[in-house]
Amino acid sequence: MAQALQVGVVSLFPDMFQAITEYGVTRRAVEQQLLQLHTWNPRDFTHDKHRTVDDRPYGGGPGMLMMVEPLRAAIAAAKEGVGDNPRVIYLSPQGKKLDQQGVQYLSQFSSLVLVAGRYEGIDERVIEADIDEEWSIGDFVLSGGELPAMVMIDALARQVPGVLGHQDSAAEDSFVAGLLDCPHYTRPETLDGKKVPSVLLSGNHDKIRQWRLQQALGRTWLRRPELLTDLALTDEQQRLLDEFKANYQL
Ligand SMILES: NC(=O)c1ccc(NCc2ccccc2)nc1
Repeated sequence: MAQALQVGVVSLFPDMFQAITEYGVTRRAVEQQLLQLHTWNPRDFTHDKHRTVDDRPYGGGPGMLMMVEPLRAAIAAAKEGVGDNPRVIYLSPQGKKLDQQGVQYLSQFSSLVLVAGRYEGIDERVIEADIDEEWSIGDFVLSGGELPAMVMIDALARQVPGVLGHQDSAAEDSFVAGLLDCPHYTRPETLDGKKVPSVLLSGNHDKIRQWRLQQALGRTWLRRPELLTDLALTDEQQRLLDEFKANYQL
C-alpha cells in the first residue's frame, strides 16, 4: 500500500478545505485514501459562552491574535489525532519561502499538522513551544493561513505515489526539475492565423523532446535567469540553450 499522506489542519474555517477535498486530483487522492485530511477548529476547544477564539495583543496596537488556550488545545488534539509524531507547520509570511525543493523536503514527512492562523497571527511562545517549522507561500499577506495550507497540501499530495495517474505523472516527468515549462498547444492547428509549431506535428518524438527542452531552457533564461544558476545543465541542455540564445533577437 502506497505511503498515504496524513494531514491534520488547525483552522477556524475548516469548510474552506472543501476547495481541495471536493475537486480534481486532490479529491481523488482523498477518495483513494492516499491523502487523509482532518480538521480541528479551536472554537471547538473554547469553554466560554461566546466561544471566544481571539485575544488582544500585549502592547496594544491594531488587530487581534488567536487566543492561546483554544489554539494550543486544538494543536494538541490534531497531533494526537494524526498520530505518528507529525511535523507541525505554521503558515505565515515570516516563514521559509516554499518552492518545489521545499515541497520535496516536506514530502519526507508522512504525517503533518498545519496550523492556519487568522487575525494577526499567534503568540510567539506558541510558535516556540508547539511549531516545528514556519513556512510561507510567498511575500504577501492573506486573511488567513488556510489558502497557504491548501497550496502546501496540494503540492505535497502530488508527490504521493499513485496520486498522479499516468496522464498527469507523464506531465510531471516531462517537466525538467528547476526549469519553467515549455509552451503547450492543442486544437485548432491554426488559431487567429497562428499555426502550431510544425515540429509538434512531425511525429518525430526525439525532435519534439528536444524542442520542448530547448523551449523550457530558453523560457527560463528569458523569464527567470536566476533559476539557471542553481542548475547543472547536461551537455545537450547547454547546447540547446546556447542555440536558443544565438537565435534570440533581443
Ligand atoms: N505568505 C503566506 O504564506 C501567508 C500565511 C498566512 C497569512 N495570513 C495569516 C497570518 C497573518 C499574519 C501572521 C501569521 C498568519 N498570509 C500569508
